[in-house]
Amino acid sequence: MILVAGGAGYIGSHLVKELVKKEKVIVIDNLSTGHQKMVDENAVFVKGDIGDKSFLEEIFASFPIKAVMHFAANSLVGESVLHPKKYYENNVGSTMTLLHVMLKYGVKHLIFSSTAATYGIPTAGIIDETHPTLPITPYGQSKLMVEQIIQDYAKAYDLRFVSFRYFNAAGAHDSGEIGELHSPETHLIPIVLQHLAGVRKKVSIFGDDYDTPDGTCMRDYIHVTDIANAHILALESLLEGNRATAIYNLGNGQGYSVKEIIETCERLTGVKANVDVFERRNGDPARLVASSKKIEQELGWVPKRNIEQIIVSAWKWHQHHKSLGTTIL
Ligand SMILES: NC(=O)c1ccc[n+]([C@@H]2O[C@H](COP(=O)([O-])OP(=O)(O)OC[C@H]3O[C@@H](n4cnc5c(N)ncnc54)[C@H](O)[C@@H]3O)[C@@H](O)[C@H]2O)c1
Ligand SMILES: O=c1ccn([C@@H]2O[C@H](COP(=O)(O)OP(=O)(O)O[C@H]3O[C@H](CO)[C@H](O)[C@H](O)[C@H]3O)[C@@H](O)[C@H]2O)c(=O)[nH]1
Repeated sequence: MILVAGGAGYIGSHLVKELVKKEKVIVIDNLSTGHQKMVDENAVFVKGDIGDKSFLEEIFASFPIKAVMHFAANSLVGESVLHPKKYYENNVGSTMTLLHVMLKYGVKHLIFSSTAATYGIPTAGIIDETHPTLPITPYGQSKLMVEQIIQDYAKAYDLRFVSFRYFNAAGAHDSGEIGELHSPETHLIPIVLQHLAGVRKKVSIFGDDYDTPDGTCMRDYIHVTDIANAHILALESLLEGNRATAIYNLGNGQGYSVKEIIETCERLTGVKANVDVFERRNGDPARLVASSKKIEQELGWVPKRNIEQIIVSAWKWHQHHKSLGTTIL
């Protein structure tokens, strides 16, 4: 059985929808930002917090867990600058408890959700895993600290892990049944689509004076199902005892500016956006674009969906969700 911590969240719920086709799955989630209705009905769901040692011990004693996928965290870059305590306590402190219980119960396989925010301000146009890690926010720092803890545990306690540095997760499941649902929503693509769907008055661009071709920040958007598939490949590799420990970027290798994203959303939906320019947001590097060559070479992962497919899938989810009404989840 695979334990998915944070499996009721955006990325975790998409992973679970794919993973249940291959493995028995138990999801634990405190529902602080996730939604139980996003969890596939073929997975076991238990509400609880990964910082709660006795809760975890009960779970590990009751289920035959052979690997952990760890998505549970707070992940808003701007919020982490204002409330670092929340980020270090949950992202680092609670992860320590999860690792403690994993080791106690002899569970030696871990897949961890890290982030491009570990790189800080990039010194290269395309970032590979050898790029220096100098995070500029408590969020990025908290994820880097966990990466380092995991690497030390791997050396000392034979923990086998993959840490994935996701770039910007986006899009929704092909079924249209689940998608991104954060409250408040802070991510660019869902904000633009909510506006175009008529549930938000306008879109604000956070700064148009960056050192990029059109002055707005560039990001590498990667479809959430492509991320899910990378997890499944990594899990298979870990369970087969192949590559024991690794850090991999997950991105498409192409950067899109905030303005380009807004224009692409307008083109694909046929709706014109009402846009204004606001001040820069705390902790935003100008450009974050991945090289994912390492995982391509080592595990054969290549992303299958481009920016248009990402936006179309997210739009389908927004239409579906709107038709269900906002109180359904
Ligand atoms: N969304 C992105 O673009 C992105 C990019 C890079 C990295 N990440 C990382 O990927 C992971 C998932 O991100 P997401 O966008 O799905 O976020 P999310 O907020 O939708 O999901 C996180 C889930 O973890 C749960 N959770 C949080 N703290 C918990 C705790 N102490 N105990 C139990 N459950 C807890 C939440 O309720 C939620 O369901 C996070 O670790 C995030 O840092 C996300
Ligand atoms: O209303 C908005 C929302 C966002 N943006 C801009 O759009 C870009 C993308 O912002 P998102 O909030 O969608 O994503 P982030 O790049 O801030 O962060 C995401 O990717 C990071 C890694 O790249 C982290 O891992 C983080 O967890 C994850 O949320 C940024 O330049 C942001 O300033 C706007 O201009 N207006």
